[in-house]
Amino acid sequence: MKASIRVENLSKTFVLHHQNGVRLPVLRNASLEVNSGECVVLHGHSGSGKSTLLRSLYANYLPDTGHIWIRHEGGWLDLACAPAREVLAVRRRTIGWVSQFLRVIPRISTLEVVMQPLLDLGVPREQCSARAAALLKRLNVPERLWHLAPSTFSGGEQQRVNIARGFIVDYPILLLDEPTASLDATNSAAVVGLIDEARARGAAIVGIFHDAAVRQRVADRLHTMTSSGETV
Ligand SMILES: Nc1ncnc2c1ncn2[C@@H]1O[C@H](COP(=O)(O)OP(=O)(O)OP(=O)(O)O)[C@@H](O)[C@H]1O
Repeated sequence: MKASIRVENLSKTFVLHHQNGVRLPVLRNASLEVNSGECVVLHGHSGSGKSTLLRSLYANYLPDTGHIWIRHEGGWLDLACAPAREVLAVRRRTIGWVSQFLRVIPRISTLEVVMQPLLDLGVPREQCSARAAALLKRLNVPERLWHLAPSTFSGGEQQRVNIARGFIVDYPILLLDEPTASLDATNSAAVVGLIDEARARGAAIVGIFHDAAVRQRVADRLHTMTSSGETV
């Protein structure tokens, strides 16, 4: 299998400037390799740095040292030092981020919200719309809601709209931040099905799942993180 992500010796210390400059070393020499077609689940106690590592992989956090090599458009790019325009290109084409939280945009319909990332890649509108509809149906979002803005939806409905949006593009890399948190069994199973399909088409997946059953079900491998900030 081909490597898609290669994290090398990543370190990150948070400095709390408004709290006497307290330093919190969270990642120390973290390394991780993820292949195409593989789902790696970050594992470790609360505060061990799972979210920090995942966010670093999306270039939300800038590491202090180390490299985050990403296979992007046929080459390798180090997200730890990539310029902003490259980070945007990576987010548009290569890495998808799926979390439980929807950043609601007022007055934009659910269908539009879901299809936007695919429209941005230049895919014809009818195709985007059909794919958005199929995903919403699969995630049991009632059809009567599709033309409404999701700002008034329930927490669970917003969560499923966000998951549909995250899966609408066949990204080569997917970062999943608790996508099944607080979903019922049926919808959780629907998300697991989407993860299985993404893996089967060759996506490299890194996720955080607090639900042990879902974790066991989707993980090809657990990546254990220790309190010292190292990964094993
Ligand atoms: N933006 C930030 N500024 C300062 N400290 C932070 C920041 N983000 C995370 N931390 C600290 O880094 C440590 C690791 O947090 P992180 O959220 O990565 O852990 P986690 O393993 O994902 O935890 P959980 O399972 O509880 O979500 C925590 O002690 C947290 O307080």
